[in-house]
Order: sequence, then C-alpha cells, then structure tokens
Amino acid sequence: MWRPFLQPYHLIIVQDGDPTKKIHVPEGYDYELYNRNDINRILGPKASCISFKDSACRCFGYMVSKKKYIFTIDDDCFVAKDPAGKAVNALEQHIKNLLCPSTPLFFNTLYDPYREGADFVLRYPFSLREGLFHCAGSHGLWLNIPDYDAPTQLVKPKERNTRYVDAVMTIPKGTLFPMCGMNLAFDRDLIGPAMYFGLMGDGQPIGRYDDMWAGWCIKVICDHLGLGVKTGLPYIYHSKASNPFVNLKKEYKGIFWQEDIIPFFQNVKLSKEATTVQQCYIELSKMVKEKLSSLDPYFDKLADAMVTWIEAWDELNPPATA
Ligand SMILES: O=c1ccn([C@@H]2O[C@H](COP(=O)(O)OP(=O)(O)O[C@H]3O[C@@H](CO)[C@H](O)[C@H]3O)[C@@H](O)[C@H]2O)c(=O)[nH]1
Ligand SMILES: [Mn+2]
Repeated sequence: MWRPFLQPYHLIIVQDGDPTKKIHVPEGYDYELYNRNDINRILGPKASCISFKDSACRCFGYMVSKKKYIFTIDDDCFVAKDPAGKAVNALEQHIKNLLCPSTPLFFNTLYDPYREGADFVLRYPFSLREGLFHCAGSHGLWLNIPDYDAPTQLVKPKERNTRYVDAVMTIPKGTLFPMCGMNLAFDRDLIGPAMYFGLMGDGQPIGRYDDMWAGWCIKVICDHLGLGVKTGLPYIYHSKASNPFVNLKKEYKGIFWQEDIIPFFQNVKLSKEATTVQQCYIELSKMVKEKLSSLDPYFDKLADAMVTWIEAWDELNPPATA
C-alpha cells in the first residue's frame, strides 16, 4: 500500500525487541535496518539513552539519518483515503507543510494561508505576512483509530474517527500540544537534536509518553528560536488499537505526572544565549533536573539521558567543516 509513496525515499527501520528476530524488508526499497545490537555497537555506552521495548526507540533513526526531512510512522499505519476516495500521499502533504512558512505569532482564521485557495484574512498584520517563520514540524492526523490515551480507549472502545478535516494550521506560539509520533514529519536541520523520544519502556517507570515528551521539548524550543509547528493534514489510516489495559499499565504515571510537567513547560524561559537547538536542549535538561526531579527520581535520569542524547547526536553529526 505504501510502496508508491515510500519507494522514492530512503527508509531507516528501527527494530525494537529481540534483535535475533529477522525483519523481512520487501524488494525495491533503499533502506537501513538497525536492531538493538546495532544501536549498542554504534553508540557504545551512550546507547543507554535509546529506549528498549517502546515506540521511543525510533529516535535512533533520526540521529543516524543524513537527510534533511524526516517522516516517521508507526507499523500499524496505512494509506488513508480522502473524502473523494483518493489515496492520501502523506509525504507530499508533509513536505508542503514543511516548505511553506508557518504563522505562530498571529492565528490565521482561514487556517494555513499558504495553501491553494486560502490567504491571510483581513486585518492580518502585513508585517507578519512575510512568513519569516520556517516550519520545523508537521503533525499529521489519523482516520479510524484515533490517538487516545488508555482511559479514553477503555471507555470508548468502539470510537472510530471518520472525520476528515481539510485543514492545516500553525500551533500558536506559547501553546503546547500532544505530539503523536504516528504520522509526523520534521526538518532535521531545524529541530532534529530536540527530537529525543526520552527514556521509556523496559527498565523505566513509564512508557508511551515518548512522542509527548519530544513534542513538549520541541515546542518550547521552536517558540524560542522562532520556528513553527503545523498540525492537520495529512491523514493516515491507523489500523490497530493497542491493548488499552496494557497501555494503562505503561502510561498511568504519565497521566498524574503531566499535571506538573505541563506547567513546567509552560513556564520554561530559555536564555538569549541559547541560539542553537543543542544549547536550548542542554538548558532544558538542566531545568528538568532542577524542577522535575522532585516529582520523581526518574526525571533526574531523564535529564542525564537528554545530555547523553545530545552528546551522541553531536558525535554522529559533527558540525560541517567550514
Ligand atoms: O514495545 C514496543 C511497543 C510499540 N512499538 C511501536 O510503537 C508504535 C506505537 O505502538 P502501538 O501502535 O501499539 O500504540 P498506539 O497507541 O497505536 O500508538 C500511539 O501510542 C503512542 C506510542 O508511544 C504514540 O502516541 C502512538 O504511536 C508502533 O509502531 C509499534 O511498533 C515499539 O517499537 N516497541
Ligand atoms: Mn498503533
């Protein structure tokens, strides 16, 4: 189903779980496949920052990629159909979102002004129309099984999302959002080092908050650096609802912790000296250690892992020589 849309691109497949299991990749794809042994071999002791038995492991792929634009997708997501029954080319829409400027400073009520058939509405300040704000992230949505947390899945097991909303909008500056890694694209050069999906899964007190954590971190850094994040089109078709009882066991601490984590991120103030993503991220890790460790010692470990991630990122992605 994905071949017409994925074949032109380079795939990086991150295999979680048992590395002795062989993954069969169909013919005709240009790809790299990494399992846990590869991650340990490449990163050595720094592999400790890459989660095991959780969706978070995918961020290893972001670190080793040599591409400017990244599209990440779950293994139970398929090509959606738009209301006219046409297959959605998610990659095409994501790249359009990323290549058009974003408008984080002033909300355009006709949604993305750069889309065909739309524009800035009246009284939208002309000084803000130059779209100086590059788009760093493009957050797509999902038909069929929506990205609900376990409690919601438990009370609404039969709910399916059939609503296809034909809109793309920039998430306003100063506003956090629950980023889902199921159908996500980003500009690696603009925000890649902040796309760390955290310490989740095996050996950790929490799971399934990987993309959420990354979303909160990238949003405060994008706000600080003058970058935008868009949400809306494209849609994918999400086929499998993971088991809500299993999910609840993995994510329940997050449901309590986030009542403190969100105010933490809402009050983050990065210094003017922080002008690169890495500098912002290291500053953020110090705030996490200082302000969230009282919530749970886990955040002390997470803050350290954030630093390890940046060290590993910089080791694998040395600044281009002049
Ligand atoms: O041990 C694991 C478990 C899962 N994965 C991969 O992670 C994604 C998501 O898994 P799944 O489809 O079971 O979960 P969903 O609830 O449908 O997905 C959402 O939950 C969050 C996961 O953190 C996130 O918001 C969405 O992805 C799949 O690709 C699994 O293969 C894994 O690698 N290891
Ligand atoms: Mn899923």
